[in-house]
Parts: sequence; C-alpha cells; structure tokens
Amino acid sequence: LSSGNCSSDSVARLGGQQSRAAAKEVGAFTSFRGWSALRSLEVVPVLGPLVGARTFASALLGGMLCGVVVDKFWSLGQESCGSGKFVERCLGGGEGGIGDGDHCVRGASNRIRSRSVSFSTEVEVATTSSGVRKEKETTRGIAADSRNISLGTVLNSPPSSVPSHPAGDIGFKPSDESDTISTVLGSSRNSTVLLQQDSVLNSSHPYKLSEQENPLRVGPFVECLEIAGGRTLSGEVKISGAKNSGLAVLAGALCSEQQLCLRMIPDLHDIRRMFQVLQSVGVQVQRTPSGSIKVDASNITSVEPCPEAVRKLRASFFVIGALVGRKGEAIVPLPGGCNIGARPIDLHVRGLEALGAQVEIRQGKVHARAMNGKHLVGGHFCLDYPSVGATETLMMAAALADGKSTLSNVAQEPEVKDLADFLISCGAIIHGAGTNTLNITGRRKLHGTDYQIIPDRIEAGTFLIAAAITHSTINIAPVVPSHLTSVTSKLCAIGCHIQQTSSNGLKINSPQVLRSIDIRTLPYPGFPTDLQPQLMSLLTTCNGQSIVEETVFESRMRHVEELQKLGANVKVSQNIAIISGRDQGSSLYGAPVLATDLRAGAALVLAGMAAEGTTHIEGVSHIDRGYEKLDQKLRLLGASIQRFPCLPSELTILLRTRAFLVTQSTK
Ligand SMILES: CC(=O)N[C@H]1[C@@H](OP(=O)(O)OP(=O)(O)OC[C@H]2O[C@@H](n3ccc(=O)[nH]c3=O)[C@H](O)[C@@H]2O)O[C@H](CO)[C@@H](O)[C@@H]1O
Ligand SMILES: C=C(OP(=O)(O)O)C(=O)O
Repeated sequence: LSSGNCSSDSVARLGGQQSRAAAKEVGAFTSFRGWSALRSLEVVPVLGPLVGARTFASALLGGMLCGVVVDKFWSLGQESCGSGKFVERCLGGGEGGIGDGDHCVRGASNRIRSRSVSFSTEVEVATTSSGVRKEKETTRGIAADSRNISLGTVLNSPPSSVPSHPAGDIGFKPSDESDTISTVLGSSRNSTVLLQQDSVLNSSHPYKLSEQENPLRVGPFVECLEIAGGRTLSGEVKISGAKNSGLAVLAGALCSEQQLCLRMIPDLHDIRRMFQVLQSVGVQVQRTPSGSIKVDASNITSVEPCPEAVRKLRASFFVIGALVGRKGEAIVPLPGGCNIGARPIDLHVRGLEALGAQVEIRQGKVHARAMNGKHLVGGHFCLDYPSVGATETLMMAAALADGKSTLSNVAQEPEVKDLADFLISCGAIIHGAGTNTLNITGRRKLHGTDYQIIPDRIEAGTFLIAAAITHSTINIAPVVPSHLTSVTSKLCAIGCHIQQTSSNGLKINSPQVLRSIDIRTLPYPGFPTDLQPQLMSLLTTCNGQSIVEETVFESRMRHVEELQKLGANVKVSQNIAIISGRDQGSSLYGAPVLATDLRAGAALVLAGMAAEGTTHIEGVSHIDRGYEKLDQKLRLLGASIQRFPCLPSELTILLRTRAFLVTQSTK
C-alpha cells in the first residue's frame, strides 16, 4: 500500500476470476502481484491457486481490518473447502504449510491474532438461454466493528497502523463457528441476479500450537521479477559505483589505521555482506545519510572474519592480504561468489607465500601467518594467470610488507587500478597500476583518506545492451568511456550507434535490425566475462549466427538453458556457444526462468525485455547481489518490470505439480 509498487488494479485482480484462471495456469505466480504492497502492512497473505483468489482477498482484507498480521502463509486447497472454512482454517493452523485437499490449509502464522473476520462476496449472475453465467464477483472485507470496506477503499485508506505482535506462539483454534449466509439481493430486468454471501468467523480461543498442528515449515518467500516485453526505453540512467571496486576498496580499508570516507559505494547485497565481514573483525562501518561510507579500522579485534559472511561472496576472501599484512595472521574461510567455475585460490596462496607467509588450508579455512610472526616481507611473484582477486590480495599484502615487491602478469582491470589508487591515497607506494607489473614498496602504516570509486562498467555495459536489445536510444552517465571500449566496439559492430556526449557520458541508439558478431571473453582490456551472458541475450535477437567463447570461467554458460526456455536458439559445446539469430528462427517469448547467478540474471532481464509476452524471473537475489535497483532504473527508462514476492522455486514446483494433478482429476 505504501510501497507504490502495486496498483489498485493488481490488488483488485487478486480478487478476480482473471487471477484465479491465471493462477491455475502458471501455479503460484500470477495472482500475487499485490503482495509487495500488502507486505508493507506485514500481511503476507494466503497463497492458494486452487482455493480461489476471492478467498485470499477476503482473508486478507478481513485480517487487515482486524489487525491480523499474517506471515509466511500459503495454502493449497480445493474450491470445495469454501470460503468460510478456508478463512477459518487460515486463522487456525500453524506457520506455513500446504494443504491436503480435505484440510485445505495446514497453517497460518503464529502471529495471527484476529478475533473476528467477516467477508462478503457479491456475485452477479446472468441467466441466459445456455445457462447461468457468473458476470461479476466483488469481495469486501468487513471489520469487526462492521465497517464495510471494499478493496478499492482499502487501497486508498489503509489502516493507520497494525498492532504489534503478541509474544509467544499464539494461534486460534479452528472451530466451526463460521457461518455462511446467502441472500438474494434482487434481480434486474435483464435477469441478472445479485447474490450476497456473507461469511463470519469468530474464533476467540487463543491456544498454543503443537508441532503436530504445525507440520510443514517452508522457508520464507523470495522475490521474482515480472517483465512485459516489447517496450522501448528512453531517457538517461545513472550508473552506480562499481561493485568490484567497492568490494576491493572495502577489503583495502583494513590496511589503514585511520578514518576513511568512501564515496559512490553502491548499496548492494554483496556490499552489505562485505560490511559484515569487516564488522566481524572489529571494523566500524557506517553508511551516512549522504550515501558515503565511513570506515574505521583502527582497532582490529580479530583475524578471523565471520565464516557465514565470507562464504557468501568471492571478494570477502581478498581481506586475507590486508589482514595478514596488518596483523601478521589471518584465518579466512574459502569464499563464495557466483557459481561460474571452480574458482580456486591457489594464486592468492602462492603469492602470499612469496611474500613471506606460511599458509595452510584446514577444514575449509585458509590460515596465513607471517613467517616471523609479525610482518610480511617484500618478494617477487609472477601470476600464472592475471587473476583480479589474486592481484588485489597481493597488492594489499605487499603494500604493508617490509621491503619491495614485484608482482608480474597481474590483472589490469580498472577495478584493480582503482584499488591501487585508493591505497596510494592512503599513503601506499605502488607503481604500475593498470599495467601488467606492479612495483610496491611496503609501509608499516597507511593513513586515512576520502576516496570516490569508479563507476560500474559492467552495469553501464548492461544498460547499453538493454538499449540495443530494445532498439532504443538512451544516455548513460557517469561512466569512464575508456573502460568500456571493448564493449562499445562490439555494440557498434552489431549495428548500434554510440556517441560520447560528455567526458563521462555516452549515448546509444539502436536500429531495428542488428547483425551477428563473435566474441571471446578475456582479461581486461578484452571483452569482460561479466558481460558475456547479457551480450548473448542480445545476439539471440540479431540477424545471423554468432559465436561466443568464454575463456575466463569454465562454467559460465548456465544462462543458456534459461535463454532456451525463452525461445533462444543457442547450442553449447564446452565453453563455446553458437547463437542462431532472428533470421534463423530464434525468437524470444516470455516464460518462467531462473537466474542462476548475477550476470545470468541480468541476461534474463534483458531477454525478457525483448521477448514477446511476460517473463517471470526467479533467483532475483543473485541480481541484487550486484545491481543497484536494476528494476527501478529500467522502469524509469520505460521498461515494464515489476518485483513481487513469490514462493521459492521448490515450493512453486510442488504447487504447480499439485495444481496440475488436481486439474487432471477434475477433468
Ligand atoms: C569480486 C570480483 O572482483 N569479482 C570479479 C573477479 O573475480 P575473481 O577475482 O574471482 O576472478 P579471477 O580473475 O581471479 O579469475 C579468473 C580465472 O582465474 C582463475 N583463478 C583465479 C584465482 C586463483 O587463485 N586461481 C585461479 O585459477 C579462476 O578460476 C578463473 O578461471 O574477476 C572476474 C574476472 O574478471 C570477474 O568475473 C568477477 O566479477
Ligand atoms: C562473478 C561476479 O562476481 P563475484 O566474483 O563476486 O562472484 C560478477 O560480478 O559477475
């Protein structure tokens, strides 16, 4: 209601036949677009594709008006359960669950604390020669004080507050105190009968839920994106600070003993997790109202960051270099990150050893200790591969080591240079940043700084591709145009027109017909692997056959299977994909798909915008790891993209299967 994410129309649809039919078709998805709004009242209502959306609306409205706080609640019942029984059971069960048909609902929330729920459904029935046809169905929630409030009214004036939850596991015993009264309200000249069905539930006996009554506990809801394809984009989009710079610089913050102010750090899941990593070793991190980040790592209290936080993202591992450099010791769990390959850490380990560390890997943790127990010492190390992460880890370690270090065959990515520039602004002595060799003279202490990171070239590239795939004209800023050369040159080869509008702005214009190209991902300045999935989505819409070769990560083709679900004609052999374009029978149409990792998710968003019809994307948390408000930014450009809560995929599959079985048995 207050999030503004949801129109009255979409909530109203929750109560209509439309959503019921749609729900039957696609399982859990379609009817629950109103949830984001309802969530703001802490009412996450009932899911029951087969119970009938009318019932949900009733339960919701009644619940809301009576101050019910329903959480984690869904059901799979049958129409025969009837609205009265349904609501009754909604209010009577345990926390979350799936019904078994007869007992259509096995649970409401522990938090439910309503005493009385009433709802009313008006049905207009048209009597025709071929029988009786339902014309219109209207549901109203009726508050305990008998206020009769329609869906529309509720939208415009939501209850001012929802009472706080009672302590403990209080529920309400299912009872047979519900009653349904049907009244014929009248009939009009064209034989339309208005039928009012009033159901009242009075459950007034709180009781403690037992485990038996609460048999199925399912995880929390996740978020989905719903994209209606075919819109063109226009306007300007603001590019956020680079995720991979932000993460590296936050790790680098551990090198400094004084106050730091970091600017343009994007607000992302990964960044927040990195805050947790730092906080777990005693660093104070705070986002100020202006958006800058204040970091104080003067007092490091532990050399072992929180394993749960570290395991969620790749960059968290990079703190090992700064920690061992600063404290002489670090114990860091093996990292997480996108599931795009084995992603070993051997180069980090060997590099640290070259700088005088003793490294052991035990029980999933990397234990690094300076040989003399206190400080690393300068050394020489040549990376077998220009790994971004290993370069960053070793740069931080060398910046604090005693003496001089030379790191060769290092990564030259702009984010690596950004980390070097940040460390230099803290007093580090680093030469060669942005080239393949770094010469670093270590210092025992680094001072504070005020530093702004670079704009995200991967986000910028994603928006350029978004414009290309929707045949649109947009402006993007701020960017560093030279960081995007490999991307813009490919987009121009495809047929787009790209113009530099200012020192930090680009304009892209994409014609209706685009042509195929071949790409190979490479370390910078080659084409970035982090844009490969997005570019592949675009290539499915170009004329001709394209070849994409992924050389950086060995398993970064998982998006292909999902693109195929959208109709893309892509064949994969190991790390090579052959994409047949539009003139070769590839045409995108909406379907439910799953984002398997961050950039795969972005690729599906782009494909969804070009597809005919509606695309539902699950796995949105991956996208949120690395894109700041992607859906919001695209919406501002004119895309039709909505976010709403849905069931986790396992449960959705269960529901769909169940829905299918029930449909079959009804037939
Ligand atoms: C947080 C962050 O900055 N992530 C980026 C970083 O990841 P990350 O730093 O993990 O990527 P790397 O450059 O290290 O990985 C590149 C290749 O090197 C291999 N490798 C890496 C380290 C090692 O010790 N041994 C080894 O064999 C990897 O398995 C991979 O095949 O660079 C990647 C390549 O541009 C990007 O896709 C990621 O978005
Ligand atoms: C692979 C990526 O991130 P990470 O290294 O954090 O998994 C990415 O940003 O595409």
